[in-house]
Amino acid sequence: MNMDQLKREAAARALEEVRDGMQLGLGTGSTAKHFVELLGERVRAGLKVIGVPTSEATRLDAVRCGVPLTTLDEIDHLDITIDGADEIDPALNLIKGGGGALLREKIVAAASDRMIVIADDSKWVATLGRFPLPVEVIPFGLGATRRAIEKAFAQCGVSGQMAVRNGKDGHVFVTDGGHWIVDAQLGRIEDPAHLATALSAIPGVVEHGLFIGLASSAVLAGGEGIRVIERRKPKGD
Ligand SMILES: O=C(CO)[C@H](O)[C@H](O)COP(=O)(O)O
Repeated sequence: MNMDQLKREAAARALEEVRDGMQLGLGTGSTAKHFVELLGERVRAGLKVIGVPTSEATRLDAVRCGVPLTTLDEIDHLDITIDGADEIDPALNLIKGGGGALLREKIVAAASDRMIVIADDSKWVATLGRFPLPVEVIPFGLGATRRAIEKAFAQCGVSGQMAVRNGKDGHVFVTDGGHWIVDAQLGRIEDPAHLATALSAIPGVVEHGLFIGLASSAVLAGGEGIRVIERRKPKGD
């Protein structure tokens, strides 16, 4: 099975958790796209659900697949968010934002009773940090924000090159919220919760790709089959 088939397998397993009447957060990326497509098949067969997309790309996919959509202004909570990740550690802390949708992804995950992460098992790591950490920033005052980020890294015992992300067209990548992303090559993040708190305190940082204590479970598809890992503590504890 190739990686794309594994992603679809993980998406199909997560779909088994969806029940009639649920309000769903719809993630972003190639794995989440499989979920939206499979969900669309079930909707066309009569399943009644409503979704909140985490990006314009996912909104378009959901419309194409016939999944009814709403917003977090119209409903007061979500039952489950199903989303991919760039890295997942054994505590189910995540790095997300490879697709640039981390801000909306985190808002939607935080508004959900449960977050199910779907991925091929190459995303499973002992320690976060090999994948460059995305930090979403306001373009104004970027120099000052970068210096503050470097200081936060030093306080948390990490360091590494930072680069403003470019899009496929070679121009600066602009998020759905109109911000930029700085990717930081940190290698190893020994204390992701500490780093998450330090980054969140910086003016000019809109959001970062560390998702701490948000994922309830992870569905990992690999050559040996599917593994479901539950987070030990319930969300909110
Ligand atoms: O965080 C994300 C987008 O912002 C994605 O979930 C993450 O990049 C994983 O993507 P893929 O499923 O394509 O590997």
